Amino acid sequence: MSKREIIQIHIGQAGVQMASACWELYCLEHGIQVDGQLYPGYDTADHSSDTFFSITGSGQAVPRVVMIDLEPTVIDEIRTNYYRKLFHPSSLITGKEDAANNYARGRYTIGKEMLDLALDRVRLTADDCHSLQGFILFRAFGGGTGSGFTTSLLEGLSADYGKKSKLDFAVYPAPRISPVIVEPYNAVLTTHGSIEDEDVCFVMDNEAVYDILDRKLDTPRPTYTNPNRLLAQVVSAVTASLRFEGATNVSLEEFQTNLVPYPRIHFPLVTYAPFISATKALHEQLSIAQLTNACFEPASQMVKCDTRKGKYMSCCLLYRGDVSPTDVNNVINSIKGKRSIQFVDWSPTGFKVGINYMPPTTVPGGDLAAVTRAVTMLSNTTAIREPWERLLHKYTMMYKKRSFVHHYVGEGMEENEFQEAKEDLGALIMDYKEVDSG
Ligand SMILES: Nc1nc2c(ncn2[C@@H]2O[C@H](COP(=O)(O)OP(=O)(O)OP(=O)(O)O)[C@@H](O)[C@H]2O)c(=O)[nH]1
Repeated sequence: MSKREIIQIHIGQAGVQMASACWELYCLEHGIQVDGQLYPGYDTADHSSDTFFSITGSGQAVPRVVMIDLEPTVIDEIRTNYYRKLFHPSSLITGKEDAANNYARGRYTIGKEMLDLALDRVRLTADDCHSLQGFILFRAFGGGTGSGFTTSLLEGLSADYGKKSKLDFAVYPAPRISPVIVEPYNAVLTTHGSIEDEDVCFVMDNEAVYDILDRKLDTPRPTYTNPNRLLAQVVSAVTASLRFEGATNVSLEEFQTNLVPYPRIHFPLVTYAPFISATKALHEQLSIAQLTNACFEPASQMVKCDTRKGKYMSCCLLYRGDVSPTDVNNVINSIKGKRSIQFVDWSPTGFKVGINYMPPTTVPGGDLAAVTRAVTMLSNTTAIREPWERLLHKYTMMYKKRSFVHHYVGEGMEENEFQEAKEDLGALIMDYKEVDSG
């Protein structure tokens, strides 16, 4: 049976660089070579690749993807690198000038000129699908393109595709290391502008991921390729059930239903296990209990926050590989007894489990060792309030002094959007507080 399709949209430098990591992995998972041809011996009869690729009459696999950047250099690399034959040239859209780290430029001026082109390309890609399930977007909150252009694009997708799912994988401003001074502005403005238009937003802060790379994966000096490859494993896990067979394969909609109790509370914390390097893999045992317990440790989180200070509303555990449902049930029962893991009163047993037989695929030269099983946990916890508070604090400090505001107003943004965004984020934090105390 053919699978329901997903279109991936990569926006701005971070979004496009994440594309390289994601499509490298999907190609390996589906037996597709760098030029889009199938490896000898692979066939498409199981339709597992249909979700992400369309297969042409001549057997060429073409990613269902649109990449957009307001300036050309990052996408030019894709046009000339190893994977240059894989992507449909028209799916790679570039402008001439970047958004200069400015949300307003990505949304109202430079970005606006490219919006129709991007939506037209998405339409063409969607027309090639039998039963489009939805969209996955990749971007950084801190960039002008990632914040501003994505906000407009999400609005356009809602207008054109109504209720089709829109999932967002976003690089979140890291607490200490930030290459963009106005990141808090861009992040808060885009959150305000897109909160109604996206269904789930998975945030990842580079600092948390760099710590994982340093402490667990023996990679103290990473480039962006390293965090991007880890993120690709998470995206692969989230979408594995749409592509491969499993014991309790759970659809994307089902996960969304279980993860998001209120529409605005849609920022799950992502944890993954095992983060294990090839040199250590031989010496460690990876029982289901160890893997699952690791998901509740701060060192496995992709955003820095203290989950012991919050309450869980739901936990989706997505296992891959050699995993028995009985073992999973046993470990969940033991977790429910732990006092350090608190659930809200109205969702005392909020675990949703998916098991997919396909083990994770290892990328040659990547940081993660080959393993027979792994788990990704998506948890909706009120502890995520902490990074929002941190961000809003920085935003408020800058906005009090009206620093940098003229750059935004100069690109056609009304100044009251700053105030509205601040209030909206304050309301989101209050929503989490209410869940916590309720
Ligand atoms: N994980 C990860 N983060 C990245 C990558 N590239 C940039 N970032 C982060 O993204 C934020 C900046 O956003 P960019 O994607 O570079 O900017 P943009 O969306 O292209 O916007 P403009 O440059 O303003 O047009 C910073 O927090 C960077 O640390 C990447 O490849 N991977």
